[in-house]
Amino acid sequence: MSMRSPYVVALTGGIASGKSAVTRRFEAHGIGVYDADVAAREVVKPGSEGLAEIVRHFGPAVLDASGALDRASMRQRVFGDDDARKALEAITHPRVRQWLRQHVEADRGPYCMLAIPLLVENWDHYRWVDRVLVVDAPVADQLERLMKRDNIDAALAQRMIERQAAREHRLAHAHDVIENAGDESELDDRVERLHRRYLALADSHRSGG
Ligand SMILES: Nc1ncnc2c1ncn2[C@@H]1O[C@H](COP(=O)(O)OP(=O)(O)OP(=O)(O)O)[C@@H](O)[C@H]1O
Repeated sequence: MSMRSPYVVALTGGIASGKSAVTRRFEAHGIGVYDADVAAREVVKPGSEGLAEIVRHFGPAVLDASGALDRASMRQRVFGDDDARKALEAITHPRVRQWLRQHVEADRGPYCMLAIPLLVENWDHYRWVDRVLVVDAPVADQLERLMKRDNIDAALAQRMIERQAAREHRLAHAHDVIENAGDESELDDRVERLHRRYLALADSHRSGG
């Protein structure tokens, strides 16, 4: 019996570009989607080695009454403190990557997908993926969705967008781009086309092509 390495598509996109709207549709096709945001919560959940490490470094003040990580006070603790932020990331990031790896290895689908919002910002760690899919939306659409969804003003939404890699930088990494301008229902066909392409690519990947 030969070992098979799963075919891995990494999905990324700017904030409020519609990543979740897209991954939901791949999941509806039966594809396993593993999300770095979910991983980031899992690796510091109560009882985890990650949380113990955080408490050793930052002290118990970052826990809430139930013993879970208090995200608000953790955010405050690292806000504007680069050393603290780096220390936190040194604890969480490797664990996030390991969590994603484990889920990829356990996946038994024709291919699987990693949803990684900051993929291009952390590209050195993800060069091993087989394919990069970028969800692309015009900045004006991102702004509008972000303001509406998070109930924030244009200036804050603009700053949140600017904190991330530029759209052009992200697109430079893309094998495939899914346009998410206009109506969300248009995504159905676009995802179905990509799904068929990935099934074919995964097939030739398996046969060593
Ligand atoms: N084509 C579209 N037309 C209208 N609204 C959309 C469209 N795509 C997504 N939205 C809406 O915009 C918001 C952001 O979409 P979504 O949550 O999928 O983005 P995301 O990239 O996953 O966001 P984040 O980066 O914050 O995780 C949601 O409220 C969603 O319903």
